[in-house]
Amino acid sequence: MRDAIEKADVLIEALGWIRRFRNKVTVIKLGGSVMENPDALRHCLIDIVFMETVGMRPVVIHGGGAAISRAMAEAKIEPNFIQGRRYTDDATLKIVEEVLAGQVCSHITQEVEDIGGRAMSLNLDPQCVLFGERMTLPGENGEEIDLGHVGNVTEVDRATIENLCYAGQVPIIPSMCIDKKTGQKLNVNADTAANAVAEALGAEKLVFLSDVNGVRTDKDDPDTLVHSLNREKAEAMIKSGQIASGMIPKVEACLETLARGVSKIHIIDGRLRHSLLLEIYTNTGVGTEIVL
Ligand SMILES: Nc1ncnc2c1ncn2[C@@H]1O[C@H](COP(=O)(O)OP(=O)(O)O)[C@@H](O)[C@H]1O
Ligand SMILES: CC(=O)N[C@@H](CCC(=O)OP(=O)(O)O)C(=O)O
Repeated sequence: MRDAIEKADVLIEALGWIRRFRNKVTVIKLGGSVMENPDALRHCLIDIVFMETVGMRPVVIHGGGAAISRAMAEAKIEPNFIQGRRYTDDATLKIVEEVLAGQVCSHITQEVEDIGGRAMSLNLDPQCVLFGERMTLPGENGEEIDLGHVGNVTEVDRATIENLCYAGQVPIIPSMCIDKKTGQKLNVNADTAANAVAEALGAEKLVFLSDVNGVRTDKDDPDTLVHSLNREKAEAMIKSGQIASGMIPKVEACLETLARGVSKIHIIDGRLRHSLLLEIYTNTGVGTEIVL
């Protein structure tokens, strides 16, 4: 009896948070790294189904970088990353589409359904909600670095995503877009895609589920977690090399999105059980909060 009363107490404690986030959109980016761990992925999806059930509106954007690299190795193609982005030629794009819009998107959608939620995959065919254009990166001497079929999201089909949320479905979006002018499919860094969607939807929160507990001053030491990261500190850490690889586009995109109105952005460890619920339904929060 005592146990049951304690459980009811916990539910009541969450009531204030549930009310606060009711009907508010939270964009959740599922990183390829956390998806490498099936148990962690399942628990993240259970939390997402919980959120939807209590009236929040979760929208999922996923990557799958590790799975793409594995498929490339099988095809004997060497991955080439430039400033955290994958150089994408024709053969690589074919693999990216098969893995992201095909396997990963279907897998997540099916898992949500298996857990008892309702999900809709918004992969490129037949339903695409992300549109964009080819991008380049600035080189050290001001020259443009070509990335092949890599794009930036410039337009989001907000109505389709919101209609699904209102209908109680969780939209599952892979990090690819279509160039409306040319019809060309483009590979998009999943962190920048998540930021574009959060901004377009005016999301209350954007949460990155990764395989690290947040941004660290020593990337290999979890005890060096930075709880709150502002622009000045982030830029210094990128320059010094403390923030490296996939963390560079993640942090850069977060800073841009904050400047455009999404109020809360967090990078948390998707392998920590219920990290998503802890982030949303407790005062203390977990991981790194990015602030301006
Ligand atoms: N300063 C840092 N703090 C934490 N992780 C870092 C840092 N710099 C680089 N990383 C790397 O960034 C990775 C997370 O980014 P990424 O590979 O894009 O993962 P995800 O698939 O979750 O988006 C970590 O696994 C870590 O190796
Ligand atoms: C252009 C670019 O780099 N695209 C990424 C898309 C997937 C991704 O970002 O996945 P994670 O979130 O797991 O890193 C890639 O090809 O790996």
